[in-house]
Amino acid sequence: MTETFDYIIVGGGTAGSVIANRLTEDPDVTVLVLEEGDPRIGDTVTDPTRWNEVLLTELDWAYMSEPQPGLRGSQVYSAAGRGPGGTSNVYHMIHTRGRRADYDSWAYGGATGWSADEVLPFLQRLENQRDDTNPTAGHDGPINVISAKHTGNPVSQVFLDACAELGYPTVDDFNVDMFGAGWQHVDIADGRRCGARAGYLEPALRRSNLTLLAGALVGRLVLENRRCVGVEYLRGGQTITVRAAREVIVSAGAIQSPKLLMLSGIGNPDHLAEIGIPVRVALPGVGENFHDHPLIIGPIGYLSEPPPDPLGNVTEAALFWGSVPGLAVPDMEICMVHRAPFGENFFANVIKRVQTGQPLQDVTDLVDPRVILSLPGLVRPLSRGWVRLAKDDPTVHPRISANYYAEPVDLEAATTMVQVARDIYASKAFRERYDLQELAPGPDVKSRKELKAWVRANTGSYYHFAGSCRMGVDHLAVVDPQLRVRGVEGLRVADASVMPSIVSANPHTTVVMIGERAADFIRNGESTR
Ligand SMILES: Cc1cc2nc3c(=O)[nH]c(=O)nc-3n(C[C@H](O)[C@H](O)[C@H](O)COP(=O)(O)OP(=O)(O)OC[C@H]3O[C@@H](n4cnc5c(N)ncnc54)[C@H](O)[C@@H]3O)c2cc1C
Repeated sequence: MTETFDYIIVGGGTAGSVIANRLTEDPDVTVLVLEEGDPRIGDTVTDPTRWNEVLLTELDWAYMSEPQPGLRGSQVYSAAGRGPGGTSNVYHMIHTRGRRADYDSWAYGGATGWSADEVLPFLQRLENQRDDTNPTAGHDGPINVISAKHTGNPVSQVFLDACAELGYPTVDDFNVDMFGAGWQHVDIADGRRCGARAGYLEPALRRSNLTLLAGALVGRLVLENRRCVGVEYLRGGQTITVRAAREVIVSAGAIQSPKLLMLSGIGNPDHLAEIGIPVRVALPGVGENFHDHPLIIGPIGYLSEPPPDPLGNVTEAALFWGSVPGLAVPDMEICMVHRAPFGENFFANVIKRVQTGQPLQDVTDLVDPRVILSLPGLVRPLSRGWVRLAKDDPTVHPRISANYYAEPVDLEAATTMVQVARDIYASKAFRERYDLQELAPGPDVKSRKELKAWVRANTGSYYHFAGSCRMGVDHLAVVDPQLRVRGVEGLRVADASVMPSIVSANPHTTVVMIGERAADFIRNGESTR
C-alpha cells in the first residue's frame, strides 16, 4: 500500500531541515523528509576547524561544471553538501544576512513580501546572537551566532591590522555596517558547528510526527492533472511511491531542485524535448538564471613562522568593499584563510576524485601551516548561467554552468579585488609580523593585463549557487512569491534556487530565512491551489 504523509520534503539540507522543524511543531501533521545522502557525520562536521576535511568525501556531491568560456574552458569543482543537514554540514559557518538592498531588489522585481523590512522578523526568528553588536539581531532562535573574534587567530588579527593600515574602516558586525574589515560572525555553539542540522533537524527528529528517510534519491514528482500528489524515490534498488495529502516541498538545492522539476516534465519545452521528456507544465525559466559568487584562489602568502593552531572556523576575518566608488552594497568580500588546503595539490586531488571516484590523498596532508590564502569572492556578480539535464535519469548529475565572467565587468571587479588583496599582503603589518612572501600571483605578475589573466586561471566557485528556480511574476519565474510552483498545485520550491539574485553576502543565513518563510506560508494556509 502506498504510504501517505501530510507533507513530503525533498532534500533534508539547509532549507529542508528548517521546514521539517517548523511544520512538525504542529503535532497533528505528519512530515516525511527524503534525503539522498548518508545520515552519519563525524567530528569533521561538528568541529569548526575541520571543514576542509569534509570536501571531496561522501558528504559532498562534488559536481564539476561544464567547461567555462570565461575561464578559458576549465571546469569548476562545485561542492554541495549531501546527507541530512546538506550544505549546512560543510559550510564555513559564516553568518551574514543579505543586504537590505538585496531583499528590496527582490521585492521591486515582483517578489512581493520579500523586502528587507518584511524578511527581518524571519531573520530574527532564526538567530540566537550572543553579543550585542547588532541591534536588530534575534536572540531566541535555533542558530547560535557568535563573533569569530572569541577564537580568532593572531594571523587573522594581522589581516585586520593591515586593512586598518590601508585606511579601511573597522566593522564590528557585518550585519550592521557593510563596508570595512572585521571579524565575521559565525554559527557556532559551545565550540561546535551550529547549522541547520544541529539547530533545526536534530531537535525535530525527536518528534514522532517527523520521518527522515536517508539514502532515498527522489527521481520524479507524481503529478495528477496539474496537481503534485507525491513523489517517486529510489532506495535500495527499488522505486517507491509515496503520497502527500497536502503538499510536496522541493528543497534539493539550486542544482538538484531544477533537475527534479525537469525530470518530472516541468520546464522549458525545447529542452525537455531534447532529452525526450514529455512536457507536463511548460515553465521556460526552470534551470535558467543559475549563478554563483566567483571565488579567486589566492593571493597565496607564505609566513616566516606558522601561526598557532586554529580554534575557530579558519576563515574568520574579512574585508567587504566596493570595486568602484559609489556602489550601494559592497561587491567584494576578501576572506583570509589559514590552514586551508586550496593549493595546486588540492585541485589535482579534485581531478583525481572526478576521474577515479576517490580522493588520492588525505586533505590534511596538503596543509602547510605557513601558507595563508586570501579568498576574494565577487558577491555582486552579473553573469548568469544555467542548469540542464544531461539525461532522463535521476542518478546522473545535471549539467551546470554559472558562466563565470560572461559579463566582462565581473572580471574587471575580480581583478580589482585581487589587487586589493595583494595590497593587504604587501602591508607593513604583514611584513613586520610574518615577513610575508607572496607565492601567487608572484613577482612575475605585474601589469593589470597579467593580473587579469592570472585571475581567469585561478577562479573557482564560492559554492554559493542560486537562482535556478527563481521567484517572481514574469514568464521566466518558476515560483510565485509564496514559493508555489507556477501552474502546479500542491508543490513549492524552497531553497537557494528561489533567490531572484544571490545576496551580496554569504547566503546560508538567507537560505535558513527562506526555509522559515516557506514554513510560515504553509502553516498560515497560503494554499497551493
Ligand atoms: C564548502 C562550502 C562552504 C560554504 N560556506 C558558507 C558560509 O560560510 N556561509 C554561508 O552563508 N554560506 C556558505 N556556503 C553556502 C551555503 O551553505 C548554501 O548556500 C546553503 O547551505 C544551500 O542550502 P540549500 O537548502 O539550498 O541546499 P542544501 O543545503 O544543499 O540542501 C539540499 C539537500 O537536498 C539533497 N538532495 C538533492 N537532490 C536530492 C534528491 N533528488 N533526492 C533526495 N535528496 C536530494 C542533498 O543531498 C542536500 O542534502 C557554503 C557552501 C559550501 C559548499
